[in-house]
Amino acid sequence: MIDARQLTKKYGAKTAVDGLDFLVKPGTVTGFLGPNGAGKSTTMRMVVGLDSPTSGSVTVNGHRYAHHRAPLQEVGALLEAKSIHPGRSAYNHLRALALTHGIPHRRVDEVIELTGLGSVAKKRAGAFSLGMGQRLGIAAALLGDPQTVMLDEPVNGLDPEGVLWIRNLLTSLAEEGRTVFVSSHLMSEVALVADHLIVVGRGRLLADTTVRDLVREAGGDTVQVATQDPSQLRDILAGPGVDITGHVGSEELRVTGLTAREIGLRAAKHGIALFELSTRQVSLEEAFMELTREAVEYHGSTPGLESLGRPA
Ligand SMILES: Nc1ncnc2c1ncn2[C@@H]1O[C@H](COP(=O)(O)OP(=O)(O)OP(=O)(O)O)[C@@H](O)[C@H]1O
Repeated sequence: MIDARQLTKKYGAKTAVDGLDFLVKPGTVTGFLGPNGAGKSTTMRMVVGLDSPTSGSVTVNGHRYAHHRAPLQEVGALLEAKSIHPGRSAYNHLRALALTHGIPHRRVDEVIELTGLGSVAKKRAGAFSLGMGQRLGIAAALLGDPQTVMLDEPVNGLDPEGVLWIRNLLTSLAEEGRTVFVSSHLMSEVALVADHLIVVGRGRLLADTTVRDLVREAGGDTVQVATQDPSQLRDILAGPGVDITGHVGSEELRVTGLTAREIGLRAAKHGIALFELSTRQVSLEEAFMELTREAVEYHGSTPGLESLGRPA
């Protein structure tokens, strides 16, 4: 369990993390999302004591990281900055870590096996590809068999096989009852593994929600329907929680608040012929961009996002 309370970090005049309150619970994967510069890495660094809060606090299983007697056994972290000696082999790197943290030697072989590093474990870490480096970082994070695992942008630069591997690993760690906290700036990636989401922008909490609720709040799925007399169809579909839009002179309507099945059945009951009946699922990436729009530090021009969830 990670518990942040009014967590704040200032670098001079810059407030990187601004009064964050959140709880990361065990047994599930929690995604930590936000655009570049939102404060995700700074928050994670504070969780493992690499940075200290200007005010507020963050604890792991009720204690600050520095107060744990065996921190590596409590929380394992993969952070962006790597501190691996390039001349050292993966095996020796892990062995040294294990030795200095009182972790049994056999655990080194276990994490090498778990992360698929067997064939390269004796090679210099400096010659590792990005993907192998990530695996080594994850092996180090898992070395202490920690109850809490925290990974900062773990899929950055990985090939599809590596991405799939990380997804399966995160899911199985959560299934074992561990607390899994994983950051990303890509909603689509996080939505595949996370049930819970903590979304930040400019250091502030924007949402503490589930993937399902985020979709619902973004307007839910839209059904596109076409018929000869759209105003007649409008009348029979109208009701509380139903939103219908369409252009004058067009046979198409877009409906939220009803499923395609419900629309089809109502139209049939009233003898209305439909030419089209299709569901457009709300894009999580769009929902995320809508949520963080105000918080993005540098805007490019992104036309077409104005109509999210509420098509004209
Ligand atoms: N050591 C530092 N000194 C000054 N400013 C910093 C420092 N570390 C981070 N910042 C600033 O704090 C803000 C948050 O940065 P942080 O790296 O935590 O964001 P992030 O969400 O992890 O972004 P990214 O996805 O780009 O890694 C940024 O504006 C960054 O420039």
